[in-house]
Amino acid sequence: MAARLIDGKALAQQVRERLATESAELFEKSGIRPGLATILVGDDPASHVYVKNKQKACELAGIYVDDHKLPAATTQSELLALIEKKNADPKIHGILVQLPLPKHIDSKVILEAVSPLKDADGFHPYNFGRLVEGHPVFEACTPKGVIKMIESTGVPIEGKRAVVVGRSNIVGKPLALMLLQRNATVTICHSKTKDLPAVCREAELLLVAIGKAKFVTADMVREGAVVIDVGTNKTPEGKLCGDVDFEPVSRLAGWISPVPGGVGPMTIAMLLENTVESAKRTAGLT
Ligand SMILES: NC(=O)C1=CN([C@@H]2O[C@H](COP(=O)(O)OP(=O)(O)OC[C@H]3O[C@@H](n4cnc5c(N)ncnc54)[C@H](OP(=O)(O)O)[C@@H]3O)[C@@H](O)[C@H]2O)C=CC1
Ligand SMILES: Nc1nc(=O)c2c([nH]1)NC[C@@H]1CN(c3ccc(C(=O)N[C@@H](CCC(=O)O)C(=O)O)cc3)C=[N+]21
Ligand SMILES: [Mg+2]
Repeated sequence: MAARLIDGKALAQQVRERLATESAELFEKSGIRPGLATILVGDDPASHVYVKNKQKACELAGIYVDDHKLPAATTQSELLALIEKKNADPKIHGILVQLPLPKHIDSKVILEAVSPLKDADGFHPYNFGRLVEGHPVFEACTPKGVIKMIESTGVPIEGKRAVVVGRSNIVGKPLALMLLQRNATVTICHSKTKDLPAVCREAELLLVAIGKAKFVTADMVREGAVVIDVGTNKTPEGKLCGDVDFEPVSRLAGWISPVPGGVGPMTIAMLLENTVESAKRTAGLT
């Protein structure tokens, strides 16, 4: 039996349409238009493409975009000064500092400088801590999108054996916490995990975020599992491919998400959702 496809692109489109309605309603009720400040330092071509895609999605959803592109030589204190300005700007409800930052800038310092009330990426330690406590405010976009993708299948998360492969602060760790919050039994794997294939085979929900092309092969997947592939890797031919060996795995999984067209578009949709939610909180509507 072939797996059913979790179409992140279509789901993201639905989210964006709902957000367009919500931001129009918010404007009508309160005169507030949700605003996102995007800050990009340097000239990494992939980052420029990502930020452009995020801005385009914002505009379609009725979110005001305040674009800042800074030269690679920008100092940490110049960047901090810009963030302070955006923290104080009432037109701005979300601040995105695109990663990675140039090496001479300490991203931990930068992410902590963003007001936790405007942290649309959910990367500030305050918001991370709130998630750990089980009272999330802003949730990181990629794991939040993964949860919505699982929910879209109708497969309940509660009571399931979930295996998260990867433990980064922006994907694996927050995703594991979000699954725990929804009463899954969660295992987190990483590069030191022994017998990873055996652990993965236990998974009813298998969530993979490691950054290794086609790493998860069919022998690592339980029949009928929900498989979500966060990885974005470039093949030698320059094509985008995930961490999961899609073709063979899709022959035994119950559900599977593709790359491209899976988690990536949902990540962007969740950034917009966080921005609109933030604007609603400002307006006292939630
Ligand atoms: N579509 C989207 O919106 C997004 C996609 N991504 C993609 O997701 C992937 C992961 O990103 P990110 O979390 O930032 O990556 P990081 O490089 O920060 O973390 C990778 C994690 O994978 C683990 N890992 C690496 N190799 C193995 C292995 N052989 N076996 C088991 N675990 C392993 C590492 O373990 P250890 O901790 O032991 O080193 C680490 O925890 C990347 O491809 C990235 O491009 C990321 C963010 C957003
Ligand atoms: N502060 C910050 N927040 C982020 O959320 C953030 C970041 N920095 N730095 C980089 C990563 C990566 N990331 C992606 C978002 C969308 C796609 C996406 O939409 N990808 C399309 C394909 C795009 C293509 O063809 O290249 C897809 O998967 O279908 C991918 C990757 C967000 N990130
Ligand atoms: Mg990373």
